[in-house]
Amino acid sequence: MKAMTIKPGVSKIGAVHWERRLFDSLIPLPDGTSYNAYLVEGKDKIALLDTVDPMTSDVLIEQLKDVEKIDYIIAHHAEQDHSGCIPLVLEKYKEAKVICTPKAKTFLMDLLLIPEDKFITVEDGETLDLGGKTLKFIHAPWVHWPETMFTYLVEDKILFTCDFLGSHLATSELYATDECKVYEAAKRYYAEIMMPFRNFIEKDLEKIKDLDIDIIAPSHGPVYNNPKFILDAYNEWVYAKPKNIVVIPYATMHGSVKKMVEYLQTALVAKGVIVKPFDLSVTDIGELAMALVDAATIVIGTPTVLTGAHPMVVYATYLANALKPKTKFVSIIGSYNWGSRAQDQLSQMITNLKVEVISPVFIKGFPKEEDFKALDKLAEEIVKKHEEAGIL
Ligand SMILES: Cc1cc2nc3c(=O)[nH]c(=O)nc-3n(C[C@H](O)[C@H](O)[C@H](O)COP(=O)(O)O)c2cc1C
Repeated sequence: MKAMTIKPGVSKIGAVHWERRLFDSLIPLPDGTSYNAYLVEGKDKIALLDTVDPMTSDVLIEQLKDVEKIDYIIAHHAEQDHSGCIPLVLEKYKEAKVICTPKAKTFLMDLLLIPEDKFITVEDGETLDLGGKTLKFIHAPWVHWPETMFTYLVEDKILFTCDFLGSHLATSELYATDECKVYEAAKRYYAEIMMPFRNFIEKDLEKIKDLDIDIIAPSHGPVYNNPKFILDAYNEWVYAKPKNIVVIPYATMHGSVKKMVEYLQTALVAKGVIVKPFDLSVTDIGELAMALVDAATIVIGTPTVLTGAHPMVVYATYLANALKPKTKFVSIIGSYNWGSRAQDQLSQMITNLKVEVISPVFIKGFPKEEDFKALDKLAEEIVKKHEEAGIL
């Protein structure tokens, strides 16, 4: 990828990783991703903002071929998809210094073995003049590690946010022109990476609220020349109350739990509730995470396997608990034949969620008449809760 000019003296470089399909050995990437680095050239000094994942280091090195000097490498975040090529850049530009928060310095020393004398740490609000280009550093811890910061380029009104407000989306376009596509990718990114840190995000949104921003330049996905688009989206995901949606992650081996899920779904839909079932054996876990951003209720469905919940359900429940969505109500439905502790096991796994638990429905084998009645009762209870919450 060639450098793309955002404003005179400000360009986007970095790599588009079209074919990458898994991140952190965990997160599906249906649309690939990008690692955005930025060059800011003042009259006196040149700064490189972040680097790229070492898997794409050759792209960055090629882009820097004609850049004679770099004075500063701004490291917004110590995770290797942005910081991993700092050692390479330092090797090429012997005089360069790494600018980061005090915490990021310790992280980068531990993760990348960068010597201490290469760092300049900056406090919240500190500025650095490159010669007509003033970088203002804004500490923004916990998006999504404790050491993160943003940089505001004062003269050009560009906010560099690193992972915050980003999206895993490979594109050859500089700007987020296809807003439907970008909305989806950014929501997925928010759900998987940012949602657990909602409280911190509230503080960050507050902190940047009064900045005069023309452009938001994240480190994954396209740049926003309409900052309102992504800020409105984050405000919705973070602040809006959960919606009239029931998400049902479930597993089934021989169809009993599937029948329960289908019955419950039909009963809820008939009463005006939106239902999103996820058969975990075929689910892209990012789709589930996205659905959790808005759902008022989660119903977990599991067969009993070796006395406990199905391992895929354990995984999804662990994930839902770790992602800390705004969900208000949880219930569990399941099936067993001779004995089960699945219900207790799953109940103990959702301690992060500030939810009211609606009585679970656990049945023997395939659902029968009385089991369908129990599911009708569960549907009625969910509807009542949604009505009381003012979302139905
Ligand atoms: C590998 C395996 C292990 C199972 N372990 C238990 C168990 O420990 N306790 C139990 O009551 N039922 C156990 N069952 C029975 C299932 O939980 C039961 O048949 C249930 O109805 C299956 O739901 P499904 O049809 O949705 O897969 C097991 C079934 C399988 C296939």
